[in-house]
Amino acid sequence: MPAAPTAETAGLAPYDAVLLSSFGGPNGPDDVLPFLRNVTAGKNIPDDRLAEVAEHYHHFGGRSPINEQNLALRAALQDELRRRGLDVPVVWGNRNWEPYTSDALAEALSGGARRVVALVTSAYSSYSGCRQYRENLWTSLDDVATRAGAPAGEHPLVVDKVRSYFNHPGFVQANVDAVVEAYEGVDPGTAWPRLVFVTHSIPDTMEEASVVAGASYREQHLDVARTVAADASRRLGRPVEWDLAYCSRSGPPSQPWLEPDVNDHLAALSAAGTTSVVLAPIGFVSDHMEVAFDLDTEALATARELGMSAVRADSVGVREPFVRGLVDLLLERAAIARADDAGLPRPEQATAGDLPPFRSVCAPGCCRMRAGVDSGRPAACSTDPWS
Ligand SMILES: CC1=C(CCC(=O)O)c2cc3nc(cc4[nH]c(cc5[nH]c(cc1n2)c(C)c5CCC(=O)O)c(CCC(=O)O)c4C)C(CCC(=O)O)=C3C
Ligand SMILES: [Fe+2]
Repeated sequence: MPAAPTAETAGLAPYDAVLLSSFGGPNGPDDVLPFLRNVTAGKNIPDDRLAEVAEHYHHFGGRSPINEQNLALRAALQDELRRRGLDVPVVWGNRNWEPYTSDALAEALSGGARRVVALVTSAYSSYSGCRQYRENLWTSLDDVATRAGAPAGEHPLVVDKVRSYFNHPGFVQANVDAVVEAYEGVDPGTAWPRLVFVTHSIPDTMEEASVVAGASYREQHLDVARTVAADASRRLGRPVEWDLAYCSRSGPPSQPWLEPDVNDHLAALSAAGTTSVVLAPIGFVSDHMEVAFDLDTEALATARELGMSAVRADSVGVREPFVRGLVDLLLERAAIARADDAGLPRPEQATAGDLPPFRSVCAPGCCRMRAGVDSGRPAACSTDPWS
């Protein structure tokens, strides 16, 4: 009898392609409005907020850095896979702009793939970071079926997704490295900085619906923040005091979103005597527009007006521990798929912090936009009845 495949010999089987699944962003001024319409379709975003966000993009020539960053991440993933002898294609597709998810899946299909493992460029679990991507995967699979001349529901590919990886050691390690480097880059003579972690705000209703494994979107961030601050303090040999703040709120003013806003928080810290901060964007995996505008343009200007010293830590980008961690997660997902297919126990899953590993196959109703309200939109990568 041949020996059962081990994690090393089985590689990424049963997967024959990797999908890097991201948000998307405009490549030039003409893309800005149609991109924003895609993002906000069916959402309650006021026109003046949209005009303001369009200005953020035009301030950078109508081009978001996110697409180049995803191309760099795809290349880094492909290199790390090859380095480990894993010869599978990595295709890249977005929810809101070209190349779309359906283009990437069609590319994988025409390359011979039948079972794809998806990696989402969002580390945390919430409607925005999980289910909305899975809904997009479902409609993209419908689209690929239709293009192949089949009924929409007859998907020619199966897509599985890597778990939310905010508490994977690779993501956490890359954030610790970035924070330590930021502290080391602070001008000598400046007061010891307070560490302000920053993430994307979401509506309170989305936060309430985001609870997975006992932890909401906010609590997932607090878990990462605690671990990163503790490890960074150890490396720096000096305690670091920290907070969690939010950026990029939209929606009507009457709708509550997670607070404090990073600008308000800097003002409150300044009033309480803080003169120096490091801003660590743990909510984002690359320095895309939310970082380039909301932090580097707006929050750093706020700090200047307050007379505070402020340094921004890098997001994880293509840092080595992060990329290595993503490939570990792909291998983990493949080992889970093999165990599930064979009816065998699943392998151990590495974590950092106090929370358990999040689910590799989402439970019905997880990460809705609002608790108890079913959108009626099917989502891939779950045990929901349609999949
Ligand atoms: C949690 C979260 C992440 C992190 C997880 C992840 O990375 O997915 C994220 C990422 C991003 N958000 C981005 C851009 C935008 N987000 C918007 C609107 C919204 N974001 C929300 C949440 C999040 N967003 C929410 C609840 C809304 C309200 C409308 C809705 O419920 O969807 C709008 C509309 C205008 C506005 O109101 O700001 C834009 C233009 C870009 C691209 C940046 C670039 O181009 O470089 C990226 C990576
Ligand atoms: Fe957003």
